[in-house]
Amino acid sequence: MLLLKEIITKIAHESVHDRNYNILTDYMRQFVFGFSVQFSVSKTKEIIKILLVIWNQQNVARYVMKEVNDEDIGAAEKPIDPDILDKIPNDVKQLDDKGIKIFFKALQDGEEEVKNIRLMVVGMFGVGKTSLVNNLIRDFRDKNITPLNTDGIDLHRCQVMEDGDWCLDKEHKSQKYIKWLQSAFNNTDAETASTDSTKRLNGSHVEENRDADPIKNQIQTEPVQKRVNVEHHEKDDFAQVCSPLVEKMQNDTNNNPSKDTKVSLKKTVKEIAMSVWDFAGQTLYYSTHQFFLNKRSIYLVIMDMTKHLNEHVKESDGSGIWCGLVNDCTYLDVFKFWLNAIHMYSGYKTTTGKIKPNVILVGTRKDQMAGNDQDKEHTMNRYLYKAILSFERDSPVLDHICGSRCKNGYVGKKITFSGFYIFHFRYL
Ligand SMILES: Nc1nc2c(ncn2[C@@H]2O[C@H](COP(=O)(O)OP(=O)(O)OP(=O)(O)O)[C@@H](O)[C@H]2O)c(=O)[nH]1
Repeated sequence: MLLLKEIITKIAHESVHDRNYNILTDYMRQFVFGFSVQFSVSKTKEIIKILLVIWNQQNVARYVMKEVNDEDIGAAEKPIDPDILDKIPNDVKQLDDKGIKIFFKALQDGEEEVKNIRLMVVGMFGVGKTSLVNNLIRDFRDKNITPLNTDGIDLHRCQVMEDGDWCLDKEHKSQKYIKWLQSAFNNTDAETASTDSTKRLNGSHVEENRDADPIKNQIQTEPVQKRVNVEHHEKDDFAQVCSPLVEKMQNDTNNNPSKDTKVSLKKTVKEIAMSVWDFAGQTLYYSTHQFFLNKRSIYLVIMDMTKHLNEHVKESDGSGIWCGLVNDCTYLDVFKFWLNAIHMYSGYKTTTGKIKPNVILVGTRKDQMAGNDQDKEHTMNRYLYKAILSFERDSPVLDHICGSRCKNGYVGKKITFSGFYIFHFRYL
């Protein structure tokens, strides 16, 4: 009986905290296997079915904790309508009930489709991550930038243009916020205020003033609220345009506090934003990088094709401290470290469906390899197959790797630098 109590306690805690009532399936299986010698298969199935039905009721976990364990694990207030829970994203389900209600209330004010693709570029130091990023983004390409060692993470927010190319998103971001504010005020003054600035933000002027230095061009995402509170600042286009609008909003609110200031967010069909995250390769950073990994991202795992998989990474190469990695590790270890980290932090435990392939393998320094193009391709395929096959054949980690299921040439098309090779995994 003690075993049963322990199991129930565990299920109740985890299902309440994770809002993942499917977690129960695993524990129930363990529980039933423990007793299955005494039940027939059909009886076992019946028990599982009954338990699943019971446990899918959200408040059962709380109730059981109270009744069986005399432990209050949260107010059993009015449960959230299951229809609401169905409509909200899994990430939001992880919030507490109050958070979910706030999210749902915010939804009544309007919604906008998330068209933001997060591209995480990871791999050992010096493999060519920054060089690849500089070739993916139009503003940096053909500028002959000598990449510096990345410290921490470089973040570039880009817009996917109609021709499929990526360019920095500074001006698009401002325009989007301006549109939101205009729509909120529904005010012709606002239009006038923004016209000049929109001109300034568009076209050649911006092009000329863009700084070729990727470090200076880093765009940090900031909450709108923070930006609109900024005092008038001469050099900041966004602040110049928005300050009058914000002042007006403050006046309106003061004079007419009950005024409905709902913002109508119209869907923007074409705007696809791409956040490119260039991670530092030094192992010193590895223990913090993992906090930025999530299941919504696409990962480029970069490998230097001139380094043998079993070659030891030398500390003298600039690896820093071996955080998160064993001393004496090989390039294969680093590859496996990243794939395992992506797998662990991609929320594979909370997803009910199949793992979506979100990893694209990229080999660099093709230009430094021996042989003609055909030889190189052959060597590179063998190299990456060997790396992949170092995992068990049925390992779920392999499900993350984009293969024939990914759109062909999705990223490859945009790469003009001859040193890169995008691997399409046809084995799956
Ligand atoms: N020949 C050749 N050189 C490359 C290639 N990719 C990168 N390099 C060079 O390798 C050096 C390191 O490249 P980076 O792009 O800074 O490497 P990284 O992975 O961003 O390095 P960290 O920021 O330290 O993690 C630079 O001098 C690049 O010019 C390639 O495909 N071929």
